[in-house]
Amino acid sequence: MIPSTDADPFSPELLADPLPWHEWLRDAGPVVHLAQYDAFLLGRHAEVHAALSDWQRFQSAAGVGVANFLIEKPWRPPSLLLEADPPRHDAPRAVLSKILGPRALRRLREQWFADAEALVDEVVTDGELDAVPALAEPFPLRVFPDAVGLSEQGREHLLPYGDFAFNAFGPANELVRRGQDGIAEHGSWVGEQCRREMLRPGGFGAAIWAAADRGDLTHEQAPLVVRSLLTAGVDTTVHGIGAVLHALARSPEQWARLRARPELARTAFDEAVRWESPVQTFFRTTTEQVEIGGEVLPSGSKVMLSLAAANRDPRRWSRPDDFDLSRDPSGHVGFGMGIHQCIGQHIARLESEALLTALVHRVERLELAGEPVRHLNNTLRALASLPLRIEPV
Ligand code: HEM
Ligand SMILES: O=C(O)c1ccc(C2CC2)cc1
Repeated sequence: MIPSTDADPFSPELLADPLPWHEWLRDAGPVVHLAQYDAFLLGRHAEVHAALSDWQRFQSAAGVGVANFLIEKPWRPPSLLLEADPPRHDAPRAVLSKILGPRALRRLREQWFADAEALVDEVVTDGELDAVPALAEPFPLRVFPDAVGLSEQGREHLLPYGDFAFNAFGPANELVRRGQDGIAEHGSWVGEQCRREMLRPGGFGAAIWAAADRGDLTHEQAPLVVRSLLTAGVDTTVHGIGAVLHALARSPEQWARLRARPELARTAFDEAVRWESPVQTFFRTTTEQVEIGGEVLPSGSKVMLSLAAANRDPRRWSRPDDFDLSRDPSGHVGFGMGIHQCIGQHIARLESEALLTALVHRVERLELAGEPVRHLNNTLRALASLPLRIEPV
C-alpha cells in the first residue's frame, strides 16, 4: 500500500526547511503519493537512481515539472534536451556534448582561473562580505555569458529568467505569480540572444549554429539549443557556488583541509552539490505501468524525484548530513543520472574550481558572519545572502 500525504513540497514552509520533510519521505517508503498533485514521489537514492536511469519507462517528453505537456500547453516551447526523449533528444545532446567537451574546458581553464583571481582580488579584504552578490553571482555571470558569446548589455535578464524557469517546473503558486510580470521582457531578451547574428564568433552559441550549418542540427533547432544553455547554465552554477561557499564557511575544518590540499576543490564542489542539491527535484511521466520499490505505478503517472532527499539517504551515504571532503561523493544525483545527466556539469565544476582555487590562495580564514538568508524557488535550493567573515592571507 503506497502511503499518501497532503503535504505540499512547494509550500514556502517546506521549501524553506526541506530536511525534516525529506527524512519523513525516505522513512515513509520507497514511493509516496502526493494527494495534492495526484503524483508519486520517490525520495530514496536507489529508486531515484533507477527512475533517472530508465528513460524509456520514465519519460521527460511530457515535461519534467508538475505540468503534463501531453495535457496542457507549456509556458514556452519545450526544451530539445531536458523535455525530449530519444530519438528527438539525440542530435541536440550529441551537439552540446561536443561543444561543452574537454577541448572547450582546456581552452577556458586559463581564462577562468585568471578571471577568478581578478574577482577575488577585487572583493577580498579583511572584514565581512556577502558572498552571494560579491562572488556567487558575479563570477558565473562574468565567465559563462562570455563563453556562450553574449554581448555585455542585458545580462541582468539571465538570473530572473532562469529563476522563473525553475519556478515554472512547480505549480502555479505565489513564486510563479511573482515572476509573471517580468518574464515577457526577460524571455524576449533571452530569445533575441539565441539568434545567430547576436552571438560572438568562437562562443558556444556560434558553435551551435555552425553545427546546424553542418547538418548536425536543423536551423530551427539551433536557437532552442542556445536557449538551453541560457536557461540551465547560470542560476544553477550561482547556487552551486553559493552552496560550496556556505558548506565551507560552516565547517572551518573542511576549509582548512581545502587550503592544505587545493586539489580537493573539485571534490568540494561535488560534495556540496550532493549536500545541498542546488537542483532539488525533477519529474518524470510513466509510459507504461511500472513496478518500482515494490510498488506498481499506473501508466501516465507523474513521478517526482527528490534528488535532494536521495543525496542524503542514509541507505546510500554514511553521515549523509556531514559536508566531508574525505568522502567520495561520486554516485550523487545532484547532476541527475542517465541520458539526461547534466551536460554542463564539467563547465560548472570548472567555474567552481577556478573560484575556490583563487580563494584558497588569498584567504586564510573564511567563516559565517551571520545567518544565511534563503531565496525560495520551486526547484532550486538557493541563497539570497551568505554573510562571511574573511581574513586574507
Ligand atoms: C551546479 C550546477 C548545475 C546543476 C546542479 C545542474 C543540474 C542538472 C540536473 C539535475 C540535470 C538533469 C535534469 C533531468 O534529469 O531532467 C541537468 C541537465 C542539464 N543541464 Fe545541468 N546543472 C548545472 C549546471 C549546468 C550548466 C553550467 C549547464 C550549461 C552549460 C547545464 C546544462 C544542462 C542541460 C542542457 C541539461 C539537459 C541535459 C539533457 O536533458 O540531456 N547545467 N542539470
Ligand atoms: O534545456 C533547458 O532549457 C534546460 C533547463 C533547465 C535545466 C536544469 C537542470 C538544470 C536543464 C536544461
